[in-house]
Amino acid sequence: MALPGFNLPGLGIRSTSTPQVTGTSAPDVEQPSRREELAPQSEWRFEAGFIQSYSVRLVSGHAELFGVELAQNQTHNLSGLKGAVFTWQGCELEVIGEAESEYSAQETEYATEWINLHGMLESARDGASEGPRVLVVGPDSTGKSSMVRSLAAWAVRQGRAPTVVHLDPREGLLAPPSSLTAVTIVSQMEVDGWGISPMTGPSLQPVRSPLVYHFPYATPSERPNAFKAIVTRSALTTLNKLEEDPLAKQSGIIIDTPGGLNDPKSNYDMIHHIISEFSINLVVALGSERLYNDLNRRYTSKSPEDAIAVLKLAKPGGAVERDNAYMKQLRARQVRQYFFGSKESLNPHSHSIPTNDLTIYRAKPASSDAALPSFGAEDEDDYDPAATSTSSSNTMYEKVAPSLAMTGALIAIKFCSSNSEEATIRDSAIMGYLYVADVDEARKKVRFLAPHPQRWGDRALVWGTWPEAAADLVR
Ligand SMILES: Nc1ncnc2c1ncn2[C@@H]1O[C@H](COP(=O)(O)OP(=O)(O)OP(=O)(O)O)[C@@H](O)[C@H]1O
Repeated sequence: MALPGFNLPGLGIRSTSTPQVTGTSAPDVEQPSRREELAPQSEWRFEAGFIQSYSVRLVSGHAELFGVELAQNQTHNLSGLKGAVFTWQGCELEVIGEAESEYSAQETEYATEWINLHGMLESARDGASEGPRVLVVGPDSTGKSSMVRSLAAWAVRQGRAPTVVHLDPREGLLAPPSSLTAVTIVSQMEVDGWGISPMTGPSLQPVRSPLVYHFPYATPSERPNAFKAIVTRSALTTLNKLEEDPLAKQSGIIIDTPGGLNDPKSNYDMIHHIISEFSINLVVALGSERLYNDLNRRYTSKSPEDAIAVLKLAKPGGAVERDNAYMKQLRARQVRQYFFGSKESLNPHSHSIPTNDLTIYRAKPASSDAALPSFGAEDEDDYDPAATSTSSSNTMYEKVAPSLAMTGALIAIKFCSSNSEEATIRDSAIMGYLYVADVDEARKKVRFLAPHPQRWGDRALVWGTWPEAAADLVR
């Protein structure tokens, strides 16, 4: 059966494998530039703002940004990014523009740990029909996403096709925030992102069609059971998909998680759920001794055939916190790039639709039913992914008439019909997103921006509480 794909016109993903020019650009205006010599196994750490132009060019030697190699003499725009250009053998960089912070660092033991882990995963892949299934957990800002990206990039460089599962709704992967994405990476990624983070130009086709689910809340703890149900569905579909693709199956899965799952009070309920649904066989705990010890105790005490390896790795010295203001800008940029592409190269299509022709479900804020035995707040024992609660008042969605309050919101188009049951709507993958450009209450019309000219037919539309409205997408 063909699996649903996701429309990503703004994200540098194309339906053909025609190679494009790599994601590079020259800085717009004359910027101060300087040369930096990096010693072997050191890195250039930077925190670049969204407004100022900031880019690097590899002049000589070899360097990579979280596993993705920099090509020599190409300028990579890094504005709005925080990260590190790392070199194993030493290199010379040209740095152009101003960053909020930048320095070269020698304390990079984390890179050796990560490459050793990569070597371990490669050994597990060699000759196996089914590759390793790795879950990366840890508190916020401990380098989880950077490590997942590095492991995936190194695997691709060795001809593998790893599947990355991204379970953090705060930040999109190949999709706007509120997306939970599973994607098999088949060719090298952008130096400066997966395809949605700040990119500076057209790109090689980096991935196959991602499978995207919609979790319109900032953290899984707002709707734990909905999150678990979506994880269950995503795991089923992802694992089925791997059965059709021997290379992807052999390459294995790497799962990135939000820091909020590191929650001893819940007895790590959601981590256990992911481990069980994806049949994880290696857990990497980053930056938390306690988490490592708790998981290690639980999983290594099992019988040898059921044992799950748990590894502890330190937080990289360069990993930094990203404050609310930064994350808000990042989300706005991800939403904008979905519709307009990097460098504003796309024109979204406008659809003006009578309100009577629309069926829109509002994903209710979790706080709105806090006093009730909520859809997302039961004990683990009560958890039933097939459960639906349309008959009670504590539903996750409610049908709403379009109103001015929707202006600027993202609307997910689900792969299910508009009159589906709540659990079906919740668990359906999504075709893509619409942006509410304008609601004309007097003329009873809503104007949407969509990446495609085609209408979406009779699909359930979901207006989430997350991310926040992007007010300035159209003027
Ligand atoms: N070695 C490094 N040098 C400089 N910056 C780094 C380094 N490692 C990670 N970072 C940056 O630190 C920030 C936090 O890292 P990352 O996103 O990988 O952590 P995380 O654990 O996934 O965080 P969260 O759980 O909040 O999503 C990111 O902006 C990342 O690019």
